[in-house]
Amino acid sequence: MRLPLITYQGLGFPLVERLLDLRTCKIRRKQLYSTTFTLIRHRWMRNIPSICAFTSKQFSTQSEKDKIDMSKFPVENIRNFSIIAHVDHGKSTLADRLLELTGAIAKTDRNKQVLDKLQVERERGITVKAQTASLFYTHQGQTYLLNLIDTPGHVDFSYEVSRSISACQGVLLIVDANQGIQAQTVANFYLAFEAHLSIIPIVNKIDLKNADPEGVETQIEKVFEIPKEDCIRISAKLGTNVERVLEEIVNRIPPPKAKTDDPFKALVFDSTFDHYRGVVASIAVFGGQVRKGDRIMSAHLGKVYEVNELGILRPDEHPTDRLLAGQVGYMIAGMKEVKEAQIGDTLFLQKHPVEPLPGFKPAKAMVFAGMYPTDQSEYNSLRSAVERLTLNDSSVTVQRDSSHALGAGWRLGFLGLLHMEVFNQRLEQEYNASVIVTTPTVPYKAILSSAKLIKEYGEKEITIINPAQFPDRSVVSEYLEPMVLGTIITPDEYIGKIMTLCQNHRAIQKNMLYIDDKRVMMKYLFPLNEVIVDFYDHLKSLSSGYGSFDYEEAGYQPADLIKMDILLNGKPVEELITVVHKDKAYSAGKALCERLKDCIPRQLFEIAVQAAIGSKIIARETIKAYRKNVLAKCYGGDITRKMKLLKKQAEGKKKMRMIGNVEVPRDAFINVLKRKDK
Ligand SMILES: Nc1nc2c(ncn2[C@@H]2O[C@H](COP(=O)(O)OP(=O)(O)OP(=O)(O)O)[C@@H](O)[C@H]2O)c(=O)[nH]1
Repeated sequence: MRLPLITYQGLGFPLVERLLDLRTCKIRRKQLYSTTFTLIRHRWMRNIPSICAFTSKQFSTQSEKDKIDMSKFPVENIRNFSIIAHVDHGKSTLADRLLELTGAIAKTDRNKQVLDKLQVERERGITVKAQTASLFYTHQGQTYLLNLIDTPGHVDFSYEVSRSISACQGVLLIVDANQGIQAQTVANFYLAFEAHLSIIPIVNKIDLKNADPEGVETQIEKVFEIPKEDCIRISAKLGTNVERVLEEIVNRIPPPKAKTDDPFKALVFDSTFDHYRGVVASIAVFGGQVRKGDRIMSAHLGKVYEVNELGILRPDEHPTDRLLAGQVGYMIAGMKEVKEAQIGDTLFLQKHPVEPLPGFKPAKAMVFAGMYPTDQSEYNSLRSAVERLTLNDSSVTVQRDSSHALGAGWRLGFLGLLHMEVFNQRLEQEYNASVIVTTPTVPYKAILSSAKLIKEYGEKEITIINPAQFPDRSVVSEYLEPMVLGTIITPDEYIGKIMTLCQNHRAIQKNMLYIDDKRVMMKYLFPLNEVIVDFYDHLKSLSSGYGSFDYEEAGYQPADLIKMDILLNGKPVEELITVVHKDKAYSAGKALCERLKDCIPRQLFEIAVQAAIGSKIIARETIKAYRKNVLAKCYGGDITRKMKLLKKQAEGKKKMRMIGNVEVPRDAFINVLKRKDK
């Protein structure tokens, strides 16, 4: 208790009194600490009045918490909806306005994308995690409970959208009045449409000078067959017409079909790991009710837990005594292990078993990469960080892996490159982990022709997620590569350039449709490998930023693939093996050799960096010989100083990885693998 007491000093009497109040309220120590840290942060900003406002809000919320009676909200007065749209069309901004209008947060200029809570979301300005908030809205004398889920817009996080949709009966489909329908608008529309949800089209950003709400409504009618009159024009930024959105949510979205008389049944649609409280599960109650103290069971593991805490998010956690049919909230039930809280699991009362809900279709990883701790002694801590983060992001697949150069690690599967980058950034920021990520690859398939290998694998068709295990042509009758159906939406003046770009990426055109008099939607079949790295960047720059792109899985097709080795003075480097299409082998080999040349320091002898296909060398770079004389700056003959420098040099060598007789600094080696640059 020492730390909070020290921080009381200088904060003024009213605050001390409040903190003491807080203690008599039997608030948990952890909350007291976190409150105090927040106070310190506020004090840092030298804003004492705001501290008092903050604390009074905290404590009034505390007393208010016990007041919410969830039974006040019968199923007919509940609306569960998601906000979906293309990237940057204003989902999080509209969520802010809805939170303000319903009093969940105060109206201030500082409320910007409050549901984007993660550091990575704030830094990148994008939503990567769906977030829930419960709003109370009074309409024609009735109080409604509106459960809002703000979702990400980027294609790599579409799994979050599809999961959120499972807890909803309706969606707000937002379209930017300036940009019109974009590729992810189409993809997200179909997710909601196929789930038979009520769709409320919203034309946002009508305050912009170039806004064309009329034109955008025509597009909505043409592409989605939704009558123009159903669209609501708003400016989420200025709050124009947002009140009407609330009314239409109540009028157009049906209440959930759940019944309070049924036995309790809830779907776990998201989970996070809290260091102090264990697993915090987001649940949608599909029937019955659950109270604090109830003994519940998980359908997945069959384990029994006691419910310690229940509540709703407003958007911060707000404990309640129970959750009833149709409601969405969080639950803490003493689950300490990450594997205990499977997303898609069904929870029910121990005494009243029920038929489990269908759960979720597992996400299909599109991109795989090896991940290793920078220092092997951190393996265990990294393992627990990866486990906890994958609990919160169930679309990541994990398999153990090991490599000569990088030690023990994992092979992780992601939905795309941005997803992979965000996952790494979250590992670093939220778990303080330092990792090495290897060259990403897509999952190839091979049809084996060798009876011996078929016996070994137990099947004829195998999937390869590690290029080092790519089987040789001599034992394979056919290689297959994953394909995707890409949707491109662009102003028609860029069609020619985009067609050439697609051809260069081995794409085949499937169809083309004008969505209004100047914008066109094109569908192309692409090899996945051709779109994951830099296709979108090229498309953006060719179309002056106006083109948008989205893709969905489209099975596998035969392809002429080959394994490319990288050699250092004739010795192969296992971690740099890549699988490439035969037509692209030369350019890929050349690029990799050039990058490696820049990453390896010159040594006492010449080093040949080569790309090889089988025994054939297809590209080569040479690193010239050089000797770093560490004693060069050491004038005079002080032997102890010389010894010190030589010792330091020897220590530096420990950080080297020997490939044949070539020393490759671990960092340099990693930099090549990271493939950050093109
Ligand atoms: N002028 C104007 N700008 C808006 C409006 N609504 C949102 N914006 C701006 O558009 C940008 C993107 O808004 P967000 O709310 O983050 O968009 P989003 O759809 O949540 O973005 P992602 O989560 O990354 O997909 C921000 O700079 C907002 O300030 C609006 O009505 N008018």
